[in-house]
Amino acid sequence: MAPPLNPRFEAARAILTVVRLLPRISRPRTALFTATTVLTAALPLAMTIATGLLIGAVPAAAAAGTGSPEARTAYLLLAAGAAALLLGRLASHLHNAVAANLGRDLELLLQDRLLAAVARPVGISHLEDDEVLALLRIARQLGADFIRPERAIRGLAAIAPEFLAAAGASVVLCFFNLWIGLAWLLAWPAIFIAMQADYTRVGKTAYLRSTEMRETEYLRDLAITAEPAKEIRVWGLMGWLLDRYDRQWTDRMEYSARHQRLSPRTAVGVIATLLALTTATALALADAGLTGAVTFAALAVYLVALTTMFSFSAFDDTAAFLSLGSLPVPKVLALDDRLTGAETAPTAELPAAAPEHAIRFEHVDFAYPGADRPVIEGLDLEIEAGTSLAIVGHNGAGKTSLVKLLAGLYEPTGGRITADGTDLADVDPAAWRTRLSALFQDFTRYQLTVRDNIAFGAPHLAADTDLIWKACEPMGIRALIESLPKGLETVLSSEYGGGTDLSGGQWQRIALARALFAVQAGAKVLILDEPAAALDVRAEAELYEQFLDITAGLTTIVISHRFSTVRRADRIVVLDGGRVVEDGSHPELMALGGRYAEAFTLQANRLARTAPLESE
Ligand SMILES: Nc1ncnc2c1ncn2[C@@H]1O[C@H](COP(=O)(O)OP(=O)(O)OP(=O)(O)O)[C@@H](O)[C@H]1O
Repeated sequence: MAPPLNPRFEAARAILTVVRLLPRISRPRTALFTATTVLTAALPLAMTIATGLLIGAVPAAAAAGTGSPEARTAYLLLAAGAAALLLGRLASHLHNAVAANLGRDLELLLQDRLLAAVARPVGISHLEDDEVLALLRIARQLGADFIRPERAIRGLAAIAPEFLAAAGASVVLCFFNLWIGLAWLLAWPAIFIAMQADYTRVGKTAYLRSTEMRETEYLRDLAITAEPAKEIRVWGLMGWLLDRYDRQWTDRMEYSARHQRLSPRTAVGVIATLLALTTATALALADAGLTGAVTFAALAVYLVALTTMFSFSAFDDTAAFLSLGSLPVPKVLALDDRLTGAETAPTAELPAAAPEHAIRFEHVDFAYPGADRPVIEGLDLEIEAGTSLAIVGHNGAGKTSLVKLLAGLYEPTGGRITADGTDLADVDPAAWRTRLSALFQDFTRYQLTVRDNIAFGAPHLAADTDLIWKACEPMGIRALIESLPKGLETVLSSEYGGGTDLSGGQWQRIALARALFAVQAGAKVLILDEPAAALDVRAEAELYEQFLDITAGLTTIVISHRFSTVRRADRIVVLDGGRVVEDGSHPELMALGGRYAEAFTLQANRLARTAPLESE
């Protein structure tokens, strides 16, 4: 990992990144922003100078009388001051409006980049990577109040003109005394940089404990979301949960509070510098006025210039928002770059009909990101195209991991997986996935319409109602769907008006219909991970009869603990510790008398005892 940046540069880098993004949002609006920044700074200064000169011109104009050239000069100065005041106000309104507009679009741009970045990798391992999750959490806080990038733009909008005005006032003071003017000219940037560095340090404490905050937020979400609500109430967990959440939250907030104070060194340094400079300037001006070294008018201009200095808010909320709001911006861009860099361009193309011959796992190893032990080790497995394969094995044997590799959700850490001889690592994963239909054990229950829940298997065919019914019929859910208030358009969630929830078995049939819909759309490889776990024995048997017809000719991979399902497959492999330990048809494995035969006999005996009950 790159060494952490000096916070001084980190603040500057984040602010510069924001500034560099502005033209990408809109060049004309950035030009307008720049112009109004200069005008908002210059016009009050012009007014200050005109006022000073006017004060100086009034005694002469009064003495010379109206109509005199001196009076005309005074009127001109008055008009110029008034115009500068008016235009300054207008420029400032325009400036704030453009800033708000740019700020809103900056957040939109970052949200888009974030979503695109997270959606880009074809696998899902990045969603389990601590560093990505930390960045994601930070980036997701784009909507949180105090670190919103939109605030950075508002901060920039307020500070840039004030900074220019202070710089202009310093230049004015150079005419009085070069050294005093130069001292002010250097002091402001130094104060600004010191304060921004400190704000950045303060802001970072809010992010530092990102993983811990994720844990805290997880506890909160457990308490307030519907999915875990059943268990939390049944087990009486709410008190424990809220207590733990309270403790964690308080701990973390106390830590943040301790680290979210401005450094006394910076504060004392800034105040001492300003005090010394102001005192020196005021004393020098008083002396010059009293000794007549400067005219009355010039003295007025210099005094106004000195007060203008303090319109620069180097140390208020606006200044803090500039660095706090800028902080997440490079992080979102870094996430985008990181996830972009992870992808490699495909170098091989699969023939349209592939897999026609076989899918092969060739000495495949796999360990989950961050895990120290592989779940699959030296796996060799050939799956003949057009046949059905059942994978069995005890819990944690690596069955789901194997099909996740086949679906390209993770990449093998060793060896390769091929389809008709082509390494899947070289193939465009999207093109490979159009040939796959997969139903995972923890399939998703989309809180969307029945149509969406089924059509997600092939979204481009969502409007084809006949095809949707064709996928529903073998699953025995047509009557159920027709009985719902809005049929296929019923939302499957009781959290929405007119919506409804389903039983576990009904949800599983919907998910199976989704897998079938993908097959109807042209998928050639069907992966079913515990497809009938929520179905009763009779329903499962009926379903399989149907499925065998529908899936004839497809390459089907079924993971199941139910041997009534497994025995129907053309071939069965027993997985243990990520390796194939038995391989053959049902009769072959029974004849072998190994683990499969033992487990089958055990389940068959148990089933024989409970079957009358289950078939009631
Ligand atoms: N996302 C993950 N990150 C880290 N380890 C994981 C992850 N998913 C699974 N594992 C681990 O990988 C091993 C194999 O899990 P896998 O889900 O492949 O087993 P399985 O054979 O399908 O088990 P089951 O029959 O219980 O579904 C387990 O030890 C599990 O703890």
